[in-house]
Parts: sequence; C-alpha cells; structure tokens
Amino acid sequence: MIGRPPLPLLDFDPGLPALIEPGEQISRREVPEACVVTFFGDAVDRMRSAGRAAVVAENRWEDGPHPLLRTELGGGEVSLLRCGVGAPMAAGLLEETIALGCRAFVVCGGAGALTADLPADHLLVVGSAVRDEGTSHHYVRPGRVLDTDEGARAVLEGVLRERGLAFRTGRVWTTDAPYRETPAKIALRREEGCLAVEMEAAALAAVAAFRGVPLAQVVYAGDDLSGPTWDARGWRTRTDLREGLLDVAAAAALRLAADR
Ligand SMILES: O=P(O)(O)O[C@H]1O[C@H](CO)[C@@H](O)[C@H]1O
Ligand SMILES: O=c1cc[nH]c(=O)[nH]1
Repeated sequence: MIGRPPLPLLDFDPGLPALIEPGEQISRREVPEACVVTFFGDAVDRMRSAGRAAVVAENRWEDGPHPLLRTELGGGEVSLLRCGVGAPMAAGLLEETIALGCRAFVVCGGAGALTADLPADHLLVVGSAVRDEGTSHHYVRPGRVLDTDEGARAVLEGVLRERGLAFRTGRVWTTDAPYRETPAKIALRREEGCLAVEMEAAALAAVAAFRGVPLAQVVYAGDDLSGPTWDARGWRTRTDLREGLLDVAAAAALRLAADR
C-alpha cells in the first residue's frame, strides 16, 4: 500500500478511452445542440402532459427513464434533459446527452441557502463549487474547489441581466450527503465562501470540462440552512420560479450554442 494516496478517490486517471465510452456506445441523433439540464421533474412532466415536449431518447437506467426531450422554450427549439439527482446520476446523464449530440448546456435546479441574504427569488449563478462529492474527482484532477466555465457563465449572466432578474454569482457546496449538513460543516463551508448547498454542480462542471463542452449553472435557493433550524421555505411549490428558470436557462443555452 506504500505510495498509494490515503483515499481511492485520489487515484486520478484522465486516460481515454474508458471501457464503456458513451461516444462509442450511443448513436448520435438529430437533437437541438442547445440543451437545458434540469432537476425540475415536475415542470418537465407538466410540459409533456400538455404535449409541449417530445421524447428524443429515453436514457433508461435501473431506476427508470431520464428522458431527453425536444421542446420550444426560451425563444427557440432546445433539448431538455430530465436529470437525476446526485452527482453520479447527473454526470452519467450529461455524458449520454453529449454523446447524443447536444453541445451547449445550461443547468437549472435548486439549492439550500447557507446565508440569510439569499431569498428564493434571488438567483445564484454557480461560479465555483467545493467538491465534497466523489464524481468530479474522476474527471478533473482531485482538489478542493472547481471553477466553472467563465465564458458560459458570462452568457448566462447576460441573459439574466437583460431580463432584469436579481442574481449573484458565487460558490456552492456540492455534497453527496444531504442528511449530513451539520452545523459544523455548514460553518466550515461558509468560511470557504459557499453561499448554497446542492448535489451536482461540481460533477457537472467537471464532466463538461473533461468533454470540452460549454456549461453554465443557475440555482434558486429553495430552502434555507442559514439559521439554527432548517426552513424548507415551500421549496417544491415555487412553480412560477421553476418554470421561469427553465425559460431563462433555455434562452441562455440557445445563445451559448449560437456563440460556439
Ligand atoms: O432542485 P435540485 O436541483 O434537485 O437541487 C437539490 O435538491 C436535490 C436534493 O434534494 C439535489 O438535486 C440538490 O442539488
Ligand atoms: O443538497 C441540498 C439541496 C438543497 N437543500 C439542501 O439542504 N441540500
């Protein structure tokens, strides 16, 4: 064991190809290159029920399908991924979506506020992520923090500004263990500059960097962990916010695709 890092997660190997390469296993399809990756399954399901989105690929894993859809949103035609929760699932699905032919990505989801001055309707563009998850370390040399793609971020920020939406750009804490957000860990992450906690940002940024595709991320702080007790803040009932954010993400993804 001499010479081995203390954690298996530190055995970084950027080698290509892997035994299961998505680009070899999945056939490209005719898909809109601009892609919205979202965790708002409720909003996607409503669009499907209303006949506003058509399935392009099922992306079936053991827990069921995570479809890639085609829809009109944000002023044009986009691909829309109904993503799964957690870093491994989200990273795997992003890999498949890239292999299917999508080329410019904007992710929208929710997060827990770690600071009292982040109301739900004040959006957070992910500028960097503390990599407290496992997946990103398989794509980008292990480290504590990962900065997100500056160019993609600037495009998303431009769309938010044009729409007059309140936002800030900052650091998130990407965790694998949402039920282990203890007061001490929260204090530590706040010291490191984290404004919110979520579960996928570091992994998605790492996959995008590894595969060379532009990707930006925006979240709304649905719940609040900045006080002595958890405030759920009616997180999943913020339908207008969630649907609005999907539209913003689509507009930004379209611009990102056009800029390529
Ligand atoms: O609303 P989403 O983006 O799912 O945000 C957060 O909520 C989920 C955990 O319940 C994780 O996906 C985390 O990132
Ligand atoms: O990962 C997450 C996301 C939202 N809220 C939390 O407390 N944790």
